[in-house]
Amino acid sequence: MGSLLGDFEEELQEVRDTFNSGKTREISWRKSQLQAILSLLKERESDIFKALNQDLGKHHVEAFRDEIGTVAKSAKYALGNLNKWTASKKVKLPLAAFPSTAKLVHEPLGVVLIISSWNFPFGLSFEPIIGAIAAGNTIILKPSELAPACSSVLVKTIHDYLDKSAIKVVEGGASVGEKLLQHNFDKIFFTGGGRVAQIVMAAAAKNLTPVTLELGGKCPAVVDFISSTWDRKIAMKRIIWGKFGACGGQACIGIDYILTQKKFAPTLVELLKKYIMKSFGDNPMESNSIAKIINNKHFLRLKGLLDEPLVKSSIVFGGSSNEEKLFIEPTILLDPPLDSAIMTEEIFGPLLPIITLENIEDSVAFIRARPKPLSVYGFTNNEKLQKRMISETSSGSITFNDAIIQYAVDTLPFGGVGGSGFGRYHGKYSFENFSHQKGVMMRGYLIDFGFRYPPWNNKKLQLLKSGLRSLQEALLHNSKYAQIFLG
Ligand SMILES: NC(=O)C1=CN([C@@H]2O[C@H](COP(=O)(O)OP(=O)(O)OC[C@H]3O[C@@H](n4cnc5c(N)ncnc54)[C@H](O)[C@@H]3O)[C@@H](O)[C@H]2O)C=CC1
Ligand SMILES: CCCCCC(=O)O
Repeated sequence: MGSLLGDFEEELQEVRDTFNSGKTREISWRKSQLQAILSLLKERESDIFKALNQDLGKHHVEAFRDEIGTVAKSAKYALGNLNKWTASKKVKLPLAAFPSTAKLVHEPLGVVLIISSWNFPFGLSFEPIIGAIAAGNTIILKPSELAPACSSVLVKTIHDYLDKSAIKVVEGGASVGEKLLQHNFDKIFFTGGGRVAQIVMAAAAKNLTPVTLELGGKCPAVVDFISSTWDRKIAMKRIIWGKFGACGGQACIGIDYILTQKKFAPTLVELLKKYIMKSFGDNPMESNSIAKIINNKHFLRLKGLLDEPLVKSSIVFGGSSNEEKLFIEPTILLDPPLDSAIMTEEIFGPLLPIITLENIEDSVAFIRARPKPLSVYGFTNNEKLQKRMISETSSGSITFNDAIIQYAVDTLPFGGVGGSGFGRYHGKYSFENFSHQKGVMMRGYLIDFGFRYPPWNNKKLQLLKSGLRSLQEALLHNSKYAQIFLG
């Protein structure tokens, strides 16, 4: 069997050489690349719109909202904060280190592999690229083969606008991904599903390569009608957006299912129907406002979820589909069996199960009993319930009275926990994700403590025990030194 290492050897060597040249450590280089991303997004907007429509049927307004606009926001945020992020930071020191100074510096990790997904092909490629560039790394990007038009535009535009000696795009699917994983990277940033994440981690283990896994899961939305001091109209629009509005429900932080009080379920169904019709009209397939299913395999997978007998009978709205157009209309289900695939597997499509509970507080136990989701949502103003959801459930993030919007907040970390992944990015978290935080300590020779060295005796033990205390007293009487240690 031929060596896999022959594949991409040249590309890897070039980006490794570029990193070793030190060019990407220059702040001016990093800023130039972030500016280039902004130019790319602006000047190739129509190409991006066309590719997202071709692969996913995304309307260009949705494409701008979720991908171009969001990425531009992130690139501008990184540009605006890069000097602050990269500046070294003095740190306070314990008495035992007297006299010293110390600081924290961020250094780039080196050559980074980014493997991204198909549902937000530009957003999920450029968000980590922005972090990797901001931190001074060189990059190999492998976008998903399931969005081929987007993958092609990524190759062309990144090689046209960014420094090709430092950032390269390699197209392909599993076989290309596995060949890339044979190489030694300084960081692997993976967005995708758990099965492939295990392959990535196994490959990374061979070189002890640090990995970030951005995975998925079943994100619940607790809809509490009892405390309905919230605006029902706004809440319904946000729930519908959270389920159907981002890539047609094919979003890792999209609402997967709803938990609500049993007695309010009929009200909730009617409200959801009303606002689905307001959002997508009488014939959503013709609305040009909801993305199509990515391919026939996922279309049949979603149809399979609906075709389970007791699931089919739980459909209370929607359920129709068009295989030729890869379209499934927004569908609501009421209490499908909890052991059915639609309630045990990540749906990743426009199907919305509503699970009813006698008491909304039971939603906490329901969520806790399942794998940790990427996001939890709570449409409630019941503070006690909010506190319990925050403290008694675990998820990548938790958002009250909205959905998905947390993705656009640069000051909050984005990432999973448990089965939904580990590592976090966005904003400064992206910079830190692709940096090594190095401690730098400068010692002096003014004072040395003999009791730190052998030969050992009990006197040294006493000094170790009391010496630092007496030093502290001495220092506290001398404000110049105390200032160093006590800040
Ligand atoms: N946390 C997040 O930000 C996101 C998570 N996801 C999750 O990703 C999943 C769906 O995305 P998919 O792209 O279908 O996932 P996937 O895991 O099938 O593919 C992800 C990437 O891995 C590559 N790949 C596939 N097999 C590989 C192998 N053997 N070796 C190396 N690379 C390989 C693919 O080409 C693609 O680029 C869902 O579970 C979803 O929740 C999707 C988008 C965002
Ligand atoms: C617009 C938000 C996209 C987040 C990535 C995802 O949910 O797959």
